Amino acid sequence: MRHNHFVASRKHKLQVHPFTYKKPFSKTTTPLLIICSVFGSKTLASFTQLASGLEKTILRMILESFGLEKYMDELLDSTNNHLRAMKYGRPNTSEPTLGIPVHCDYTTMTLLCQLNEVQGLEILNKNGEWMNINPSPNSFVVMLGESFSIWLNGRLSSAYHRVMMKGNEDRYSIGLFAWPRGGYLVKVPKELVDDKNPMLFKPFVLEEFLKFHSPQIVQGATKSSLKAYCSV
Ligand SMILES: O=C(O)CCC(=O)C(=O)O
Ligand SMILES: [Fe+2]
Repeated sequence: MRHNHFVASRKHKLQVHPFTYKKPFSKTTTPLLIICSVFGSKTLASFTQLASGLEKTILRMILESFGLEKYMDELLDSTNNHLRAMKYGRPNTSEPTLGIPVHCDYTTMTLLCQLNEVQGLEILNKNGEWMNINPSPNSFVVMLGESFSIWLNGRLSSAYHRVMMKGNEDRYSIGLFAWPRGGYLVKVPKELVDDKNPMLFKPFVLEEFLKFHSPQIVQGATKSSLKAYCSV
């Protein structure tokens, strides 16, 4: 499946990058123009602004809950936001069909918004059951990414998720993916390490890891390769 990829700079200027997952998960491709003409580039720009504001608020809340607010500026400065609009082609069958295979995002944080009311996002809960996520219109699904989970020394986890499609309607979603900036060393802060909480992960540069791993999707993966890569 080909996804069109809008990259939003911190000043919310939109550039467009084609983005192709390695395996063809769906027969259809997404003409970027469909998404632009349905939602409008102004809408995308204001979406980015809103979503990155929300991302900051959530980041601050998480840092405050661990007494780590002094790291807020460093984390913001070391983050790049990518906006990506996605179309999942209708499978035209009532059999659940894979839209995106199970994975965790390697991001710091991901904000997802389903653009039409076609459901499909599923999250694996702690009991190993898949839960349908049916967000109400105009709401975001917020997912902690692996990079942040590692930075937090595993205090919070990132969720495995996938997209399953059925029926005869296409699904559109849009995501704001906050990535550690190229070259930034993701390092567990000293405040999260003590006798009871040993350091679980070595510092890592995501860019280095991504030279050898697919940027996002690992089909069938249920073990994080990023965590394995940097675990102590
Ligand atoms: O489209 C969605 O709801 C999920 C997309 C997703 O998980 C991803 O692109 O990493
Ligand atoms: Fe994802």
